[in-house]
Amino acid sequence: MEESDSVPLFSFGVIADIQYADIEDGFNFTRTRQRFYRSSLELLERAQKHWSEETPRPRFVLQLGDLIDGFNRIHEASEKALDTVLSRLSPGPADIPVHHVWGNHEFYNFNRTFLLQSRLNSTPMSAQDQHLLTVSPGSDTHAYHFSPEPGFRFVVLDAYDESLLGRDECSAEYQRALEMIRVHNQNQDLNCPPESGFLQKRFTKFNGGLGGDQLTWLQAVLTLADRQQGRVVVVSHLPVHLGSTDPMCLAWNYDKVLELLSSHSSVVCFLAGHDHDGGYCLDPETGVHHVTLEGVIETAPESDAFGTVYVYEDRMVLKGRGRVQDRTLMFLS
Ligand SMILES: Nc1ncnc2c1ncn2[C@@H]1O[C@H](COP(=O)(O)OP(=O)(O)O)[C@@H](O)[C@H]1O
Repeated sequence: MEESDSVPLFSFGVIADIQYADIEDGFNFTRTRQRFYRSSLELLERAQKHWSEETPRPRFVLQLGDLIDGFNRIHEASEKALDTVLSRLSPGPADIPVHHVWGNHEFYNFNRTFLLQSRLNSTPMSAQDQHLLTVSPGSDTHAYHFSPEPGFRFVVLDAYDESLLGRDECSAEYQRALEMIRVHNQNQDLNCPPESGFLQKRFTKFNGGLGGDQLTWLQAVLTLADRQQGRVVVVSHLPVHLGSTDPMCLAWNYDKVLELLSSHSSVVCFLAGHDHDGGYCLDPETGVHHVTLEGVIETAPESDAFGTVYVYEDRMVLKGRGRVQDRTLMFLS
């Protein structure tokens, strides 16, 4: 426990963009940041050790996406790398439960069918929380909600629901996503952002958005939480507020998501990964804290990149390690 004046209701761990691969260190696309593919595993081990030794232990960990790097696919090492990372993140049945968010690197390694059947599908199976649990029965969207404590709800979003990634090229979903990206990006290589327009940069193949069904479902979940006067933390691989990220990392339909969040008083925080530099802003209009967590993959081996969030009646306190900054996130309503 980090605060001497009061006891938190509960706590949870946060970590983003581990992107493990058993390969030599490299760089990001623009060669401005080093990527530490092997030692990301050691950083994860240190995070896990820290959480497992905390008293009381965090109730759960939010893994904010990109657990293993796309390079594993080229080396035909995707499943091995996934096993390696999961063995460090959840070594045994008595471990802290992990909620997995799906990022672009999940789709470089696996398709949706595989992911849904894998340990990266963290949709709760318990009888509790069944109402509106997922977008629709049989949906392949990895979005759900859970309540770790009365009055608090976490909503895990699937930011690649509408994307070129993870969808079969023949599918209607793929064609719809292609039409959408083509309006804004005429480059032959769709990973290359469009040159015109600051905000247009988000229309790349490595991003995506929330489909109509997921938005309708999110609206219903948040309406219920408003009625129950609960507090909601929304979790996604892609950030949705320009104040918390480079525009190149925003979700395609970030504006629709923000508009939806702004009409629900229950939302207190939006947690994301993807932008490895991290970021933070308090939306002045809604009082929602937007936190983008610094990525493990671009963190030097001697440093760290994870945190524990302590939740109180009136605030959440992020205690960051290494590159992750400490933040007090007051609930403004
Ligand atoms: N500016 C760019 N132009 C062309 N391709 C890019 C650009 N930025 C990234 N990519 C490609 O997009 C894919 C995802 O980029 P990557 O940096 O690995 O994503 P992340 O930031 O999620 O780790 C990679 O194949 C990368 O080479």
